[in-house]
Amino acid sequence: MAVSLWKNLLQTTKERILQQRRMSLYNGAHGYDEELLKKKLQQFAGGSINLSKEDNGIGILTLNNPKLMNAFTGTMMVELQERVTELENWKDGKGLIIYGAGNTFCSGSDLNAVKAISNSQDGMNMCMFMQNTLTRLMRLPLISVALVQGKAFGGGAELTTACDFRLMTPGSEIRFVHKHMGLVPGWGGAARLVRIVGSGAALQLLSGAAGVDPERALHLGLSEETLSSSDETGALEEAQAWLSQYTEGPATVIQAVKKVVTAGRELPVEAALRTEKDVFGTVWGGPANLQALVRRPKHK
Ligand SMILES: CCC(=O)SCCNC(=O)CCNC(=O)[C@H](O)C(C)(C)COP(=O)(O)OP(=O)(O)OC[C@H]1O[C@@H](n2cnc3c(N)ncnc32)[C@H](O)[C@@H]1OP(=O)(O)O
Repeated sequence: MAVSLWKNLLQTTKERILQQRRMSLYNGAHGYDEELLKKKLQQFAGGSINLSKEDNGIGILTLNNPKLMNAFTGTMMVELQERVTELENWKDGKGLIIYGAGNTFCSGSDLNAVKAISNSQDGMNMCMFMQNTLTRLMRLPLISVALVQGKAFGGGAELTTACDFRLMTPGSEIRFVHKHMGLVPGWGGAARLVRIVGSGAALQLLSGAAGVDPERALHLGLSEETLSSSDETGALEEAQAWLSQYTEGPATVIQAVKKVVTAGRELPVEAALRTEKDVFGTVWGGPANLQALVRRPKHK
């Protein structure tokens, strides 16, 4: 009886948290028609977003359009949304690494598509689509890392800010080039950057549009670490090793950790505390907790 009650409570809480995460920022009430926009995005085809879910609970998401420095075509935007949905449903997932094929991260939105949809309404619709997707990416119950090799420009720089951490390879560069395109970030990059580096540094990075090398990124707190490898395989291995120190342990617990931190980061304190209580209820008396009580480990 008690076990079945606990299971029901666990299931309800899980469903509620999943539903909250799926809630999009924009919907019909904002004059936004997602299906219509997707049809438009499908007209700008090319590249792909590939996801490999490894046995160790780390997902590898590849931005794959190396001919255009991994610029985001319309179909890649739609595929990114599909991969995020897949990750939301990954019960065994614990971490995520996002990187670009061909040893460079991403040069932002595909300028060919941008030129073809340069009216304000299309721009805002694309912006709402990408904000919805990147907000869901940021809220995934997985610890996420942007592995920045080569260039992360424009929307590519914005994408890095939707990850929990950034790791950079020697010679790589993050650059918010928007000003030079007569733009400001629209994929949520400004709001997230302010929270990562503070408003003064964010203002400098956006108004100066200067490249940020690994050393400056470390100094600003934009990057966690500069990796030693520049080649794709070596950098990916290093990024996996770096991330593994935080993903060791049962998926339920790692996911719970990410959820309470997301709540603390995003919600007013009382709502964050209530979420923390709900998440706590999903792990208290759970398998990992009960096993630990039997083992009685000493944390020396
Ligand atoms: C959300 C809003 C935004 O994202 S606005 C920001 C859009 N992004 C940009 O303005 C970046 C433009 N690209 C560049 O500055 C350079 O291509 C960078 C990324 C520095 C790479 O330089 P480099 O290593 O010399 O390569 P390259 O210029 O020869 O590029 C190779 C081919 O890729 C293409 N490419 C590059 N970026 C994009 C892009 N964003 N959209 C469409 N195509 C892109 C280049 O045009 C070039 O193609 P091609 O070989 O000339 O046919």
